[in-house]
Amino acid sequence: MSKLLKKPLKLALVQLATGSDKSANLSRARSKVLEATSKGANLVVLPECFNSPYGTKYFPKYCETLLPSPPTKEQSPSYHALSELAKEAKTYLVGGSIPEYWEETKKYYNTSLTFDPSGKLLATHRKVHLFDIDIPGKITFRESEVLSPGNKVTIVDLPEYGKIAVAICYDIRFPELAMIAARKDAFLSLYPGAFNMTTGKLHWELQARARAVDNQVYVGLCSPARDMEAEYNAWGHSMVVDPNAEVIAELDEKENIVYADLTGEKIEETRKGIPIYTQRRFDVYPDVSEGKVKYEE
Ligand SMILES: NC(=O)CC(=O)C(=O)O
Repeated sequence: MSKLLKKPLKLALVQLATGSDKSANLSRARSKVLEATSKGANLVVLPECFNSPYGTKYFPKYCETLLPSPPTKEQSPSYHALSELAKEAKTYLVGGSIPEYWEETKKYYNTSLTFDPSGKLLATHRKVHLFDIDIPGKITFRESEVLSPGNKVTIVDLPEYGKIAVAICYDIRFPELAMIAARKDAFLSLYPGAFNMTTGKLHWELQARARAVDNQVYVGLCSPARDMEAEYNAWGHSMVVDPNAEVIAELDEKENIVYADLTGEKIEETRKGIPIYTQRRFDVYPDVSEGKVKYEE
């Protein structure tokens, strides 16, 4: 039995077509998650901002209150929809992300909630690295105009399987998060994310494969479906990459679900063949997962 992934796991990434109607987004997410579990998925992932359009002006309009936890149904219909869905579908569910407002600090966050098959909240990840970019003539985006960043690495223990890391979209560009999680024995790094028509083509697959090859772990990227009528055009191409950095499952830009069977043996085999895990030179450079890392399991 593999130490990292105790038994095979079927991962499903739901590339959801999202729109401006929150309750329609929630009910579409429900039917897609139930479809995924009817095909045997044990862990289902939704995209970044799955309950709202993606854009800074939408955060205040669509935000929900998550703290103190658990929120009431009025404070967070999405929290309750996800919790009930995880229980109904009997699955681990990474609820993409939703816009969050925290009354105490008067701040907005881009926040991901992970539930277990009994509907219990396992983890909350607030996007740590805000998407602030400016590529002249292509795309300018400043999440920091509205959002505040989270401040921790999120590692979630799925007791029958092992540990996974959850981060959001732009977080993937900072290899430290995935590296820290892998050193803490995560077998999979998951990123609900919405790259766009400029950066998607350039870096979506590259980032996924890079995080996988650096750490010899599985990586999953879950995008919304592309909507050319929306202000922000998501790249799509939700994908699963294996520990050897091969893309083992990928969608195009349309709404669909992509599945992959993950095994501990694949991780062991990859690490045996190219044993960077035992060849690291912490005498030359420090282990980034030690010291003052803020992480939560
Ligand atoms: N939307 C994001 O957070 C990130 C993105 O599109 C990119 O890194 O490119």
